[in-house]
Amino acid sequence: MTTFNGNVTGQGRKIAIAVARFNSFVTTQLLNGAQDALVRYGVASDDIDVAWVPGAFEIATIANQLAKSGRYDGIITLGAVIRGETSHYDYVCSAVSRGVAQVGLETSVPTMFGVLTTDTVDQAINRAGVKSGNKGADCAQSVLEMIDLKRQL
Ligand SMILES: Nc1c(NC[C@H](O)[C@H](O)[C@H](O)CO)[nH]c(=O)[nH]c1=O
Ligand SMILES: CC(=O)[C@@H](O)COP(=O)(O)O
Repeated sequence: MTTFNGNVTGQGRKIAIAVARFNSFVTTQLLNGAQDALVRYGVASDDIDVAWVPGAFEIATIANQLAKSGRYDGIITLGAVIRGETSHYDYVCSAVSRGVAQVGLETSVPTMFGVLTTDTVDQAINRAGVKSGNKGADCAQSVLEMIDLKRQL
């Protein structure tokens, strides 16, 4: 029996990050977490590209273009969708989650879903570097693991 585990190594990897500007007080912290983790794992800062989009709904479109460019070993998507008074939250969450998943499946480029979907502002803040970790840093580790795992298979 052969068991495969991806190594979290960043040497020589090229990563693109698609991040939403909406709720930038949260998404900026997610981006900082992702960039800091990638560099700590050995990714050269010059090999990290960042694309800012208006909101989470636009993330998948740009992630798709980044993945299909052939320039990147992996993609990280970052956003913060915080529930409001209407059902708009549900449509945005559904669209971005399905869209990001489709990018990874269609392109075979590891594409991480780092979009927070929360009921409150506090929940989002806590997941962007406060009491509940940093989803951006989590995605940095996961994308490097997935890149290496794919190279083993
Ligand atoms: N309410 C949130 C949004 N809404 C904006 C949409 O993402 C989109 O930009 C707009 O509908 C135009 O297409 N976006 C977030 O990222 N977070 C939210 O909480
Ligand atoms: C996630 C959203 O789109 C939401 O923040 C919009 O707020 P509202 O539903 O009150 O218009």
